[in-house]
Amino acid sequence: MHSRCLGFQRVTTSCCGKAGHGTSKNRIGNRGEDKVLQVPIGTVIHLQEGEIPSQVENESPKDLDPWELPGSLVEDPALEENLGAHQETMPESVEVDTEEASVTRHLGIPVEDCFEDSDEEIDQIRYNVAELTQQGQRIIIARGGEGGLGNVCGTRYVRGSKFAKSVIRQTSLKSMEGDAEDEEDERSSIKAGSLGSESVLILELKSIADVGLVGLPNAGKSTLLGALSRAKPRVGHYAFTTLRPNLGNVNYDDFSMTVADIPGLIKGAHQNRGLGHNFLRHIERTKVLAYVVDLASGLDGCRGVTPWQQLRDLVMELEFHEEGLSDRSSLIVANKIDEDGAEERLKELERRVKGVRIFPVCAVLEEGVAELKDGLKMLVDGDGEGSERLKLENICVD
Ligand SMILES: Nc1nc2c(ncn2[C@@H]2O[C@H](COP(=O)(O)OP(=O)(O)OP(=O)(O)O)[C@@H](O)[C@H]2O)c(=O)[nH]1
Repeated sequence: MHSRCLGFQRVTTSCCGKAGHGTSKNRIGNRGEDKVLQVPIGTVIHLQEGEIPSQVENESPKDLDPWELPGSLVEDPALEENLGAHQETMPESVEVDTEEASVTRHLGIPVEDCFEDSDEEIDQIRYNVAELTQQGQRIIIARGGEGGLGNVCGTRYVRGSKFAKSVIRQTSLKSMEGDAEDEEDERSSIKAGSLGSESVLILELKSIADVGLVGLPNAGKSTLLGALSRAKPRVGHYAFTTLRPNLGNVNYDDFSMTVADIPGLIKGAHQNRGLGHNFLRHIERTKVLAYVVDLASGLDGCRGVTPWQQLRDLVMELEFHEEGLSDRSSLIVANKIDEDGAEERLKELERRVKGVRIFPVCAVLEEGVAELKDGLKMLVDGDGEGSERLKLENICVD
């Protein structure tokens, strides 16, 4: 398996071990042993080479953290390099990617380094051939080799089952009905097991959560997730404490929802700055957005971005990544209301931003969290029609 980066992995797999050879006394060789690759929920499969995957029965779910890729996952070192680049300014014009461009861009940072293959091979990728959206869901991505046929009584198998027929067709026995007694012929009629098929896949991890907490680094998203749910994400006073999304369950008497704390967003994320695409793609599948802003940012003469500018940057990044990404039910969490000067900031935020509800919160002290939970429930439970969206034209930054 080749690991490229969190979110996208290119996988070459021959799904099963080689099948066993047929043996004397009419024994069919064993099927090759299954090779099982576990992936997190939300994995989308793009096919570069091989058969279209086929669905099989669901298995009983295993306790897998949906965010963890089992096995060794090598994070892309290019990401770490990018972490320092978050002060960059936005370009004046941005091209909207096609899906193909998006996937190859995700895969290659730059494309040539990640994909040693030619453009022609990239052209052959079939996108979104399968999706794993449920616990225990299984699909076959490559077929195992068929066991070799034993000698003597090939004909009995032909009469017996479909399986035997297909095996016989594939192995093209030359003299199935011939001299069963002839020992030499018996030996020559023993067939080798065949190799399993091979597929080259690109696995893309997209998350599925009811609510995505989006905000600049240090806005307090992880702290808020801990206050909303029993999740215990890492909290730090430095940016990018959260390197991959944390997920929490928010429970009500008659209802529950999943909330994802999505790693800190920065200007230029759509160009893969900071954690870039690695979190933007998680937002694609969240139903509701909760924009978390730091009310205290830039107060007391410290460097920082005003809450209204934070919101503008966030919406722009989402839209640059994918047009319409911000067009979903939203609310604003005005965090750190406990800080000096934050109340005045809140009033100004309410003057400058229209169209969505604003919930003042102190995540560390869990103040305002109950009201926020009610607000989130209304959006998640509703059908989304007519609910509030944060639009650029409704944010006044001047
Ligand atoms: N005063 C105050 N500080 C807070 C509040 N919420 C969070 N913080 C602090 O803000 C800092 C950042 O909090 P995090 O929860 O790690 O922020 P984050 O948005 O998850 O940060 P990233 O992981 O960089 O995305 C920590 O030092 C928190 O203790 C709050 O309501 N009031």
